[in-house]
Amino acid sequence: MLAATGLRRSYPLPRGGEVVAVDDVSLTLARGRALGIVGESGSGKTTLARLLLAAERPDAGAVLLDGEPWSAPDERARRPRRRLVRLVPQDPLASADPRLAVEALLRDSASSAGRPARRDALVELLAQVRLGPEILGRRPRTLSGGQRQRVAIARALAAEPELLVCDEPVSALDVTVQAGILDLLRDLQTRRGLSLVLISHDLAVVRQVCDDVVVMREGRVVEQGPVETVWARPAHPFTRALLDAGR
Ligand SMILES: Nc1ncnc2c1ncn2[C@@H]1O[C@H](COP(=O)(O)OP(=O)(O)OP(=O)(O)O)[C@@H](O)[C@H]1O
Repeated sequence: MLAATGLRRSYPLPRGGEVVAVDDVSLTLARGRALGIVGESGSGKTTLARLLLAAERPDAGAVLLDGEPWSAPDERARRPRRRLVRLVPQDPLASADPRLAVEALLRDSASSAGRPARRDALVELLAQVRLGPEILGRRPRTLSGGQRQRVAIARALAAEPELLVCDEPVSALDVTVQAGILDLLRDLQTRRGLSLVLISHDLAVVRQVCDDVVVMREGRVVEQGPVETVWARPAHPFTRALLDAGR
């Protein structure tokens, strides 16, 4: 479904020079599979996600979505397929208008993708993320962290995307709430045939949801493969250190 080859993205530093956030990264994601991107803070995970979402343009390399150029310079060529891909950002709902209730947030997301936004469809959507209909009338700020993350996932799903990218979906949540969100993501992915990219600094989190993993360090991929193989037999010393830190 998604193929990236030789992606590079650098940013200028204020006093000259540049930081290479993503450096020669190649990866593939098959339809209906879940790919984890793991690495420490500053390793380039969010930048890579933005490149995969075509929210940012690479300096070099390309992303193909269903075999077609996705990170193309021509925005018009991309627009018809933009709704197929949705992001659940690191700080969900932070940019949402605080006056809006959950119902309006879900409705806006659905209608922006030309999807039906009847109340019963929204109630059904909330049920999919294991929330009751009473949440529709609530404002995000009055919800718990776990409820907000579920609403953020529902908001992305309202557009009926084929690919969901989740940036650190559980890092702000305590462990028991984390387990519920990860289980939900896995369930949505298998039941809806959703393709998923999950970004985390924690390989144990990725392992609960993903089939494959890409390990990043300083913008580069140091290791990639089936998550169980990487977990059981990490080939790179950095992956071993990452594993030890999480255990
Ligand atoms: N818009 C930007 N302008 C300048 N530098 C940036 C920008 N975005 C990212 N960077 C730099 O690129 C590098 C990679 O950042 P990125 O946010 O992709 O890492 P990350 O692995 O997602 O980190 P974290 O887990 O802390 O979110 C960092 O050195 C960061 O400072």
